[in-house]
Amino acid sequence: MNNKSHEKFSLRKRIKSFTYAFNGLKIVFKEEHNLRIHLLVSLIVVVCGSIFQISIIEWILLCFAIGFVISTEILNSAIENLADFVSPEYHDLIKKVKDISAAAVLVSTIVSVVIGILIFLPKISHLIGN
Ligand SMILES: Nc1ncnc2c1ncn2[C@@H]1O[C@H](COP(=O)(O)OP(=O)(O)OP(=O)(O)O)[C@@H](O)[C@H]1O
Repeated sequence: MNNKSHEKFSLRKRIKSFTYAFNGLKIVFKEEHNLRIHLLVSLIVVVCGSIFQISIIEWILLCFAIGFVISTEILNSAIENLADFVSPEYHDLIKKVKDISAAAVLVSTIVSVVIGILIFLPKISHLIGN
């Protein structure tokens, strides 16, 4: 059993964990094309936020929305990789796992789109004079 409660705190180990996490980020950026789309959309949203001079609360909501989508996409990739390792051949249960994992990305994306609409729609309609 891996009992970590008696392990001594080590700054070196903590820093190493960060490098592993950054390595994971590098991998998903290289391999997951959906993530690139999320990052491009995030960049567009940030540019729009600057143009419309949104409030601090709106920036906080946008940051959460962006982080939410990217995090679920990263976790989805991890689950897909694990599923492919466990069962490279077709399996009904793997289909279920992958579809459920993809559903998390879908939910986070829908929530983020709603946040984006709530923030930008009033500003856009104000701009075009409605
Ligand atoms: N081994 C498998 N067994 C059963 N169904 C699978 C299997 N691999 C993929 N699928 C089905 O195909 C869908 C797409 O799987 P895939 O791993 O290609 O993900 P993806 O969303 O296309 O990811 P990416 O866009 O990152 O390639 C899954 O949601 C699942 O329904």
